[in-house]
Parts: sequence; structure tokens; C-alpha cells
Amino acid sequence: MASEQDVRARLQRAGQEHLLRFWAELAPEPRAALLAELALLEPEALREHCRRAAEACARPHGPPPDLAARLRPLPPERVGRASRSNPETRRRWEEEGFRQISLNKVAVLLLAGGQGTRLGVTYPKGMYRVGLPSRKTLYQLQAERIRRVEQLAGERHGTRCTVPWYVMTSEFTLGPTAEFFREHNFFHLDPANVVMFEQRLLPAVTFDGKVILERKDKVAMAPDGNGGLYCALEDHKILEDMERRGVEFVHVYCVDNILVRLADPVFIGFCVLQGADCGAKVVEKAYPEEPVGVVCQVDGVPQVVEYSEISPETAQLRAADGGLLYNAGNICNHFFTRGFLKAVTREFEPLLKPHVAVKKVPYVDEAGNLVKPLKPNGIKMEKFVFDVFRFAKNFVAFEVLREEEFSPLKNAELADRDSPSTSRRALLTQHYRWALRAGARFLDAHGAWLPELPSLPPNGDPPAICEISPLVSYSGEGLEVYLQGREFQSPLILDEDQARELQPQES
Ligand SMILES: CC(=O)N[C@H]1[C@@H](OP(=O)(O)OP(=O)(O)OC[C@H]2O[C@@H](n3ccc(=O)[nH]c3=O)[C@H](O)[C@@H]2O)O[C@H](CO)[C@@H](O)[C@@H]1O
Repeated sequence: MASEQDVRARLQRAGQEHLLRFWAELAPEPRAALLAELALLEPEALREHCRRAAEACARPHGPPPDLAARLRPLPPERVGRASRSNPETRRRWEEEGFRQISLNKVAVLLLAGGQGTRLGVTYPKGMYRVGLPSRKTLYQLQAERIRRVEQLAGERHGTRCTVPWYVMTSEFTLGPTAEFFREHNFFHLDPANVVMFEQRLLPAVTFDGKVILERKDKVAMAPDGNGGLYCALEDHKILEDMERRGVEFVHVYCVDNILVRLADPVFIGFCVLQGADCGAKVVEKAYPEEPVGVVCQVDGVPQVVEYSEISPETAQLRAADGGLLYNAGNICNHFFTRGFLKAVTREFEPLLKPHVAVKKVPYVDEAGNLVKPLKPNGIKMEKFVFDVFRFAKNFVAFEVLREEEFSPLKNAELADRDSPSTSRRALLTQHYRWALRAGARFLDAHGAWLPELPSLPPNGDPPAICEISPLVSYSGEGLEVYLQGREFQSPLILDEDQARELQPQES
């Protein structure tokens, strides 16, 4: 273990000796913990990190003044559209996606290192239950979609195939996530195909470039952003693991979208057939201030401008057809070839510029009291996963329907948008639509017909509650066999057992 003198000398080189200011008061155990933590901070990198944070903080906040002039929407030839393409084209994309999955060439990678502060829970977001009748968590829904897509690809191609699940966690989420997966028997996935790894942390810094102590014996550390993925891939040799398994295409996604289609064959097939090395799913932005990044071009190069970095004037600009000019909303679902990820980890990662987030960071004051600040007092530096788009040789975007694919859980219950209720309704409304399309009719508790509403109010519950297990249907397919011409009392929970009962008997 590093000695106090060593660590003190390193901190001096980094200009951060204050981190040992409570040393004399600490008992042997906290001393050892603090030394171990500080020994991991490499002096030159730490000095640079603090310098950059203070410098970024001194710059005027807000988007660079010339950004608006450098922005353009993506050219139409770079954008595929799931809903507006003819069924034959869509079928070709899907077929190609399933083919790649059946060849074991597709993996999914979950970004699950975030702290979920807006939702306000102390455990990882993936463990959250939005109140579905089945009581499933986000992690369980995701695991079941993986199982179903493997099954569908396998059936089409007469094979057994695997979509490995890579899960990037951070110090805050690794322990509870790993425990949760074990407790739930990996949701019946083979644990050998679930690979968890941890992203790095970075110290939070005051506005004048001093690392913050969260306790007398602990530095305030925060994950290095979802763009920490690229260092983490390298740290844990994840690309080598992918190579061993023969994975060529990776679907990277964020944890909180209840409608996420893991390893979506249509998206994968589209990207593969376009020869893309990098791609992003987008939805039409709902309103100018919606907190989603916009996929666009900056100086002619594909990029995402994050919602926190675009000016309200630019976000409100209209196109000739009256829609938003920058309407390609990023839903944090990305396609990468393994080759591209390799180039990023080898060459481009150091070129990614950290973004500055000004936050309220709890700290110990000079007198050693714990303070929960009411105003932002610290800077966290984060890299963004999409900042690698500009290095792609062939970037494509793929627009999908919001009601089918995007309903993120960001906020606690009382918020109007992106809350547990809005996520739950989005899923139940989708399943209700699928059931009607497959020929089901619903009755209320007294046996009266419930109205069939083709379009539902955005924040209202569907007339009947219907939840379909991802193990029965991945994207609405194959439901006629259970539902066609049948009447159901609400609520209907169509899980595997119920599906077996509804299966027509062979005579
Ligand atoms: C930087 C980024 O991608 N921003 C996107 C993100 O915004 P948003 O600000 O909502 O991003 P979050 O903070 O929720 O993070 C997105 C995902 O990254 C993960 N995470 C975050 C930080 C971290 O250090 N490690 C980590 O793994 C989170 O667990 C989550 O799964 O989703 C929106 C859609 O919902 C998009 O419109 C935004 O453009």
C-alpha cells in the first residue's frame, strides 16, 4: 500500500494537498481507505482534470456563440425511417437483422452506470418497478426481450443463438445490480452470457479547481459519463471478449426506456445493409424544450447536440414544412460495429472532450461539518457516448415511432413527463393496441364491452389493462393465435402460462 508520504507528495504535484487536511483526526481504518482511494489518482492526470474543470467553469456557460451557424439537420440520405418505408423494405431490414442475430454476431450493451438522481431512488434504475400488473422491473423486461429475440432468430434460421448482454455499471451500481441479477437467477439467461463491467470514476471539483471531500476520509467521486464506456471497454478487455464470441455488431442502449427493443432486428438490419459503422435511433422531437439531444451535423459532421447545450432559439427553429428544424431526437440507442469500437478505444477516445455539469455536491467544510449545499458548488466532468459519431466513416440515423419505442423513466412520480406513470401507460397502451390489432375485444368487470379507442389520450390509461410478456411477443408479432376473435375481461396478463392455455389445442 502507498505510504502517507508518497500520497502527500503526489497530491502536492497535483496541487491537491488539502485532501489530507483531516488526516490527524482519522482512525487507522479510515486512513487506510482514504490512502487507497488517493493512491489511484494519477498526479498529472489529476492536475489536468482539475485545471480543465476550473477553466471550463470560468468560460461563459451556454452553447458556443457560433454553434447555431455551424448546425445543419442530417441530410435525408443518412436517415432511414421505420414507419415511412414500404413493408417490403422493412421486411428486408428485419430479415437481415435476424440473420445476423442467428449467426451470434449481435450483442447488446446496457449503459447502467448513471446515478438516477432525477428519479430520486438510491438503487440502480434498472431495478425500478413502474407499477405494471406483472410487477416486472426494467431489467426483467430487458432480459425477457433478449430471450425472445434469440428465440425468434433461432426459429427463423433453425439454430440456437445467443445475444450476449454486456452491462456497464459504476461503483454505485455494480454491487446492487450484480446482486439483483443473482437473486433473480439472471432472469433465466445463461450467466456466462451476461458480462458486467465497471466504468471509471472521476473526482468532483470546486469552481476553482479543488477536488471536493465528501467526508473527512472520502473524495467526492462521480462516474465519468456514459462516454466512459470507451475507457471501460479497454480497461476490462470487453472487445476481446466480443471477438472471442464472434460478435460484430453492438446495440448500445440506456437503461430507462421501458419500450426499448434490444438487438432490434429492424435497426440492426438497416445499419448492416447500409454498411454503417455507427448509427443512432431517433424519434421526432415532441416539443422544442424536450430533454433529448438532437442528432444533426456540426460543420458537416454527424454529431449529437445535447439538450443542455443547445440554445432555446435554435431548438425552436422551424423547417419549411412547419415541423422543428432539429427534430431528430436522440433516444440513446446506438449501433456500433466492433471494428469501429476498436478504432475508438485505440485512437479516438483521448480526443473526446469532457462536458461540464455543474451540480450540488455534498462536502465537508473547513470545520469538518457535513454540508448539503442548496446551490450548485461543484463540477462533474463527463464524456458522452455519442461524441464518437464524428469519427464514423458511415454514420446513419434511423427514425422510429415514439409510441412504439420511446418512453423514458427520468423523473419521480409527481412530474408531468417521463415518470413511472407515463412509462407504465406507454407500455400498457402499446400492449392494448397490439391486442386490438390481433383481434381481441375487452369487457369490463360487469361484462360490458369496453370501447375500442384507436388513438388514446397521451396521458390517459387505455380503456382496458393488457400486459403482454416479452416472452410471448417482442414487438406485437404472433398474438393472433391467442387473441383473434376472443373476449377478455380487463386486466389481461398474457404471460407464457396464459399463452399456453390460449393456444389452440391440436386435435
Ligand atoms: C449523454 C447522453 O447519452 N444523453 C442522452 C440521454 O440523456 P439523459 O440526460 O437522460 O442521460 P442519463 O443521465 O439518463 O444517462 C443515459 C444512460 O447513460 C447511463 N450512464 C450515465 C452516466 C454515466 O456516467 N454512466 C452511465 O452508464 C445511464 O445509466 C443511462 O442508462 O438520454 C436521452 C434519451 O433518453 C438522450 O436524448 C440524450 O441525448
